[in-house]
Amino acid sequence: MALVEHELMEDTSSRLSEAMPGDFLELLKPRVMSLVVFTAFVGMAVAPVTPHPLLAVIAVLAIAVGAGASGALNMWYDADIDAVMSRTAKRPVPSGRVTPREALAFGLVLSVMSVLTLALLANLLSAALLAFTIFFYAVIYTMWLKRSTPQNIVIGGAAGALPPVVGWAAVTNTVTIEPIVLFAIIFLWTPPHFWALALFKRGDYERAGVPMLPNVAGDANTRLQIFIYSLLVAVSGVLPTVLGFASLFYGAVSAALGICFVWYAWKVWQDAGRDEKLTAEKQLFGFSLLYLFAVFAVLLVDSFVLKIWG
Ligand code: HEM
Ligand SMILES: CC(C)=CCC/C(C)=C/CC/C(C)=C/COP(=O)(O)OP(=O)(O)O
Repeated sequence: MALVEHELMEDTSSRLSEAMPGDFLELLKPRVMSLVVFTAFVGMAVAPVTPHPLLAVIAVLAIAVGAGASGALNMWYDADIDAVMSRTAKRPVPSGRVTPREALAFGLVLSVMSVLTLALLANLLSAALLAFTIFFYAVIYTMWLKRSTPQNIVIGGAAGALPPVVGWAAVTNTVTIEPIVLFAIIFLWTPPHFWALALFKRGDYERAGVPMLPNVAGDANTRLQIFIYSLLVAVSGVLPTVLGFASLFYGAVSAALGICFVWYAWKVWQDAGRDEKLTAEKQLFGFSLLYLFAVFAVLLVDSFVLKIWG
C-alpha cells in the first residue's frame, strides 16, 4: 500500500515528456539568438586575422549552441513568470510540452558542449568568455537581477553585448579596443530595445511581478531614459570610424541610422500617453532590431572591403 502511495506521489517532472524536436528548438530562442549569433560572427569577421574556415564555422556554431543553451536555462528558471505573461505562456515549459528537468538538462549539456568545443578547438580565452556570458545571462540576469531591480536590463545587457567579444577572441586569442567598442554599442542599445517593448507589454510584467522600469519608475521616466540611451547609441555607433577601424562610409551610414534611432526615441518621449495603440513604442522596438542588424552588417562589408583594398 505504501509503495502504491509513493508511486502515486512520485514527482511527475522526472518522467520524460512527449516533447517534439521543435519544442527543444524553441527552448533555444532561435529568433532572438539569430541576431546575437550574427553579432558574434561580425566580431570574428572584423578581426585582423584570417582564421582557418573550419575554425570559423566551428566557433560560430559553438557560440550559437551556447547562446541557445542560455535561452533554455532562462526558460527553465522563468517557467513560473512565463506562464502568466501572454507573450510567453505558450512556451514549451509553461505549456507542459517539455518538463522542467528536460529543459534544465538540455541547457546544461549544451552549455558544457559549447564551452568545451571552444576550449578544445579555438582557445581558452574565448571558452572562458562564452562560459561567463552563459553564466551572466542564465544566473546573474535571469535568477537574480530580472526579479529584483528595474536596472535588470541595463546590467543584464552585458551578457547580450559579449558575443562579438567572444567571436573576436575565438580567432585572435585577445580582447582589444575593437571588440570592446562593439560590446559598448550593444550594451547601450539594449535598454531602448527592451524598454520600448516593456512599455507596450507593461501589463504582462505587472501580472508576473517583474520590476521592469515602466512598472517601477513610471512611464515618463522610462521614455526619458530611452531617449538618453538612444543618444548614447548614436554616438557609440560611429566610434569604429572615430577610432580608425572602420571607414568614413561606415561612419556616415551608422550616423544616419543613429539619427533615425534618436528620432524614433524622440517620438516615444514626445508621444507619451497620446496614442493608445502605442505605435511609436512598437516602431522603436522594430527599428532597434533593424538598427543593430544594419550597423553590424555595414561593419562586416566595410571590414571585408578594407581587408581587400586597405
Ligand atoms: C538583456 C538583454 C535583452 C533583453 C532583456 C531582451 C528582451 C527581448 C524580448 C523580451 C523580446 C521579445 C521576445 C519575444 O517576442 O518572445 C526581444 C526580442 C528580440 N530581441 Fe531582445 N533582448 C535583449 C538583448 C538582445 C540582444 C543582445 C539581441 C541581439 C543582438 C536581441 C535581439 C532580439 C531580436 C532579434 C528580437 C525579435 C525576436 C522575434 O522577432 O521574435 N535582444 N528581446
Ligand atoms: C553567447 C550567449 C550566451 C549569448 C546570450 C545572449 C543574451 C544574453 C541574449 C539575451 C537576449 C534575450 C532573449 C533576452 C530576453 O530577456 P528575458 O529572458 O527577460 O525575456 P523573455 O521574457 O522573452 O524570456
